[in-house]
Amino acid sequence: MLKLDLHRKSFAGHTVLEDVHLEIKAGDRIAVFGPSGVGKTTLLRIIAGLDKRFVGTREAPDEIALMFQNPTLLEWRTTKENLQIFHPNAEETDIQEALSQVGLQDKADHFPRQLSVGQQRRLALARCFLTPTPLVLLDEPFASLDQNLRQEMLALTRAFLDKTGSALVLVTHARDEAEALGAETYELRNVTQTGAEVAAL
Ligand SMILES: Nc1ncnc2c1ncn2[C@@H]1O[C@H](COP(=O)(O)OP(=O)(O)OP(=O)(O)O)[C@@H](O)[C@H]1O
Repeated sequence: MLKLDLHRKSFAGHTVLEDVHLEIKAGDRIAVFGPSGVGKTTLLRIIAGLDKRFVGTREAPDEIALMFQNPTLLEWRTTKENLQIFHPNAEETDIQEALSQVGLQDKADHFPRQLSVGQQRRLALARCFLTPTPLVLLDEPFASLDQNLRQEMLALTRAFLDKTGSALVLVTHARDEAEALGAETYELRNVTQTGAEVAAL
């Protein structure tokens, strides 16, 4: 489903990633760890197809859902519109179900600024999963959340993944998140002064 053979990724002549090989089958879940600056977000952007400037090959599904640490909601759109814009073909019942699943059924007409931080995060999660995609990429979506909200978001993410059967690539610094989502762990580590590789732990 996803096959990445990345020989080299450089920024302005500086190599960030080298010899990263990933193969992910339908429904697989992996969590990518590694020190700050090692290239985790860069790798995720390449997997997503957002960055095509690398040496190597990539086979990936056309439909990929992405979620970053920042919820990136449209401030001038309501909760419901934030879902509709990204999922124009979604049925009304699917939208209502997604809102209910994240506890926002009464907030459909609120704007993001009228939502709590937790509600904004839950809306971003609902948006990520509303139309099932074969692959979901999450870049530290639970970082900087308090413990209760983090646990709540993890449980919701797991429920969405179980429901949609999407494969997952999660970038994180927290081992318990991989465990909570049933994800196999991979370490992205520096192998030379300039490169990094992915190795199964
Ligand atoms: N657009 C860019 N232009 C130049 N250098 C970049 C660019 N994006 C990332 N880098 C560099 O590539 C390296 C890897 O960055 P990346 O954000 O992928 O690391 P990361 O492992 O996700 O870090 P963190 O855990 O801190 O989020 C860093 O040295 C960064 O400065």
